Amino acid sequence: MGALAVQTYDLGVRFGDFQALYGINLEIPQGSFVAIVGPNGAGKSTLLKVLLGLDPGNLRDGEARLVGRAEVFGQAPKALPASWVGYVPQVKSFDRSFPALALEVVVSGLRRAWPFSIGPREREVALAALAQVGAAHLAERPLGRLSGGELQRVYLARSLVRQPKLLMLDEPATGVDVVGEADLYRHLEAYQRQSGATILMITHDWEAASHHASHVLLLNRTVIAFDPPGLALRHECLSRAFGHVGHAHDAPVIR
Ligand SMILES: Nc1ncnc2c1ncn2[C@@H]1O[C@H](COP(=O)(O)OP(=O)(O)OP(=O)(O)O)[C@@H](O)[C@H]1O
Repeated sequence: MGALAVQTYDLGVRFGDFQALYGINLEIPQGSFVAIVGPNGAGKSTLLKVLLGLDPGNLRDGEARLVGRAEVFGQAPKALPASWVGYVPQVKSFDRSFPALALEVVVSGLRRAWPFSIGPREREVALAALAQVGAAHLAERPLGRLSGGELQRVYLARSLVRQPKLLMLDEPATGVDVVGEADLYRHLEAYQRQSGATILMITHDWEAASHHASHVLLLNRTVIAFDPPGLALRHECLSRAFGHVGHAHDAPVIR
């Protein structure tokens, strides 16, 4: 196997008495596009938080205990240079009332502090990142005047501005229309072609995942499957992850 972007060794996360993740052993090759799929509460966001080097319990009360180990590019996530990893949080966690322009949000991805004044070089780099996701025209727009899909693009530009080697996205297509979702995949694939980056993306859209991802990580507190989409999304794997999967609203099942 080639070089790995992510490797985990019997990784587990416990919140108080609740075992959110257990026995996670993963080897994710560099350059792969991984769709992370699983039911609500399966531990998808928790896994991304661990890979980001965040305390998985930092968003809510409760004691979080991590067992096992995760490595990103052979290092502990917390030890990685910040520029190696990009992250796009769930759109519902964005605060649109914050009085900022799209350009400022993107520049904030270049710095650790809020950019009260933006230098010409930063402006150029941020505009290029916005252009990369088809959003250059939004640069001077206040966040409060962006649609969900536009806001998503601005945060995608923010995550790309430092050209990360690993890009993690938490349900980026939620609340985005079909055209917006197709655009999102187009931008991600273009970035991946240009940079060779590894992409991990949580999604509830199995069908899109099966078209775009190189691998699907089917998760339900532990790894149900980590395989190319055609294998991971087989009926038996989906049944193990989701229980009953024959409902009319479910995405088509790949057998
Ligand atoms: N800080 C915390 N304290 C206590 N329990 C938590 C905490 N964070 C997450 N959990 C629990 O851990 C489980 C996994 O949560 P997580 O957000 O990782 O799931 P998910 O697969 O991303 O779900 P969804 O698809 O609904 O976003 C859930 O049951 C959740 O309630």
